[in-house]
Amino acid sequence: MNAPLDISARSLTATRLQMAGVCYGKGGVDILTDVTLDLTERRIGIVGRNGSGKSTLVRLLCGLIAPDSGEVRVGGIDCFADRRAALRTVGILFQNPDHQIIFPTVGEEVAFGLRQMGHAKTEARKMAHAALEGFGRTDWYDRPVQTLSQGQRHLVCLISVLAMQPKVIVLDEPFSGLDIPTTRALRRVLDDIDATLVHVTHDPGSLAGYDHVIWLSEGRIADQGRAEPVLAHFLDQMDREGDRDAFADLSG
Ligand SMILES: Nc1ncnc2c1ncn2[C@@H]1O[C@H](COP(=O)(O)OP(=O)(O)OP(=O)(O)O)[C@@H](O)[C@H]1O
Repeated sequence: MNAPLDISARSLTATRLQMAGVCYGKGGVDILTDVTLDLTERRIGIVGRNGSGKSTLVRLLCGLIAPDSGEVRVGGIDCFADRRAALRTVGILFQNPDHQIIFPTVGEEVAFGLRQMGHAKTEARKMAHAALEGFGRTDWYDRPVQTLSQGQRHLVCLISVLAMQPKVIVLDEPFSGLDIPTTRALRRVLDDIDATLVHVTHDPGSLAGYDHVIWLSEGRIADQGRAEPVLAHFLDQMDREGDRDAFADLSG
């Protein structure tokens, strides 16, 4: 049996996130326009109104979609073009675990990404066991996923991502629908991870202490930089927009 996954053992190296002149649209509608960033910070937040392009931006980073123009690199890798390298480089945790989980049992789910990375079946199973052991949940290995609660399924997704030890973990509103203790437990795990975190959220408070925040507005970067001033600027603008007709000016 492998040793339990030690998520804190790797060296604290930042991974460079780059986007240069990125544009992306669908059905003739511009979703992201001329997005450029070059970051080596380790805790990065993304805020913006509904439909501003946050999920699209992180899907581009993960290589799940390709830009119409411009370039995207994570740790120097084009994650869309090189899927095998992408699995080692970046993992994503979606808001809804049911959009992520595809296997009937927890063990199969956790082993799947490891198989995709090229690990042999037996090795992937051992590694999946070790990953579950790291969270004291070896009893979940054969458990049908459908018997777990939403928060527990979230944890399965997180364990699956961590098992692959990516350099960058993208969190797309990972705490919505979770109770306070589950949120705190997941936060504690994420706070201790030696990986770059990119965290999309509607809760600016959850980005306290982050190194860098990007504010997206209508598919463009409205502001970015240190968390405190960018969040203050964003909240000030949200207060003003909240006093207007908030539905009418939603993107999309
Ligand atoms: N596959 C698609 N086809 C057409 N339009 C799309 C598609 N995906 C996203 N969009 C549009 O792109 C815009 C940005 O969507 P995106 O999901 O990136 O926004 P978001 O900032 O993550 O929003 P939210 O905070 O509501 O989750 C929206 O106007 C949306 O309607």
